Amino acid sequence: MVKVNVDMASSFIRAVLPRLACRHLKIGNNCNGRYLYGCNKRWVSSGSDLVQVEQDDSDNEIVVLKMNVKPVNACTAEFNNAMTKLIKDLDADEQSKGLILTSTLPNVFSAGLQLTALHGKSYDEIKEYFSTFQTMAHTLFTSRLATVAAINGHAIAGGCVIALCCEYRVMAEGKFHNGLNEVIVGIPMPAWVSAYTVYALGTNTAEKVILSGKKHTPREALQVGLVDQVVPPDDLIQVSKNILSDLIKVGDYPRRLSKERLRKELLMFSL
Ligand SMILES: CCCCCCCC/C=C\C/C=C/C(=O)SCCNC(=O)CCNC(=O)[C@H](O)C(C)(C)COP(=O)(O)OP(=O)(O)OC[C@H]1O[C@@H](n2cnc3c(N)ncnc32)[C@H](O)[C@@H]1OP(=O)(O)O
Repeated sequence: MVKVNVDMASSFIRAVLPRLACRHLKIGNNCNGRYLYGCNKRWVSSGSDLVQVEQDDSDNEIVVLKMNVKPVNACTAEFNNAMTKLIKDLDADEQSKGLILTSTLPNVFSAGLQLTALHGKSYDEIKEYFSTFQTMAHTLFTSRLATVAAINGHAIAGGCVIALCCEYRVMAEGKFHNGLNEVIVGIPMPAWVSAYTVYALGTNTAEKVILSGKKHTPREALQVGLVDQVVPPDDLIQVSKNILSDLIKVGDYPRRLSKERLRKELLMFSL
């Protein structure tokens, strides 16, 4: 088990993080919160269009979730909660077998945590906000569905984490970055994010990726294993669908149980 010095973490969240986050973005407290809503699947009732839902096939086996938090898919608490609810609903729907996660925005998959959410907030509010992100990531990581991230733009920090929660990651070619820049922003990497990264990349590469805070081009992301494939932007969704179709061909029960056994150990990590 990883030991965490809770006092140090608390004072970091309380005293340092809000200032670092806002310095990083060069912003004040400009958190503007409301977004539109709407979805087209009967069992989805998150009440939010922060994530758009599309059924991909007549059998309802494949669902495409499109993150839709303008302008950069920063993970607001509302978004995190909507994603958690959607994935849980999909997990409970026996018809659903696979999930493609992408973005409605042309150049951004996700910019990660909503840094503005940290500004001027109390310790308890910030802690609560972090936990909505962690719950969403855990829910995606352990979903019984086959999962593919179709990374159609920048995937930074928490955005990269969301992609790492998926089983397979395809990234579009382009002037985009993909990386875990938490140490640059000033956030000590939480153990659970490190554990997910080690799971996907192996220990040695994960350490280099995390401790450098480097933002990778799609080709570099492929080299270090942050993504499994790089394709022309126009092919991104079709390639993701083909991969997902192959993944869900495997018998549902053995696949689901094996995924659970592989991934559940990592849930012991928190901060
Ligand atoms: C002991 C401590 C324990 C802590 C435990 C924490 C648990 C945390 C778990 C996981 C770690 C995750 C951490 C994070 O995710 S930190 C977030 C880091 N993200 C970034 O550094 C990305 C910053 N953004 C960018 O690099 C770029 O915006 C871009 C490449 C994504 C897109 O570039 P571009 O298209 O040029 O857009 P702009 O830069 O012009 O941005 C538009 C607009 O959006 C605002 N914005 C950008 N990113 C964020 C963000 N992450 N949160 C909130 N707002 C963001 C930007 O400020 C602009 O706003 P405007 O000026 O008002 O238009």
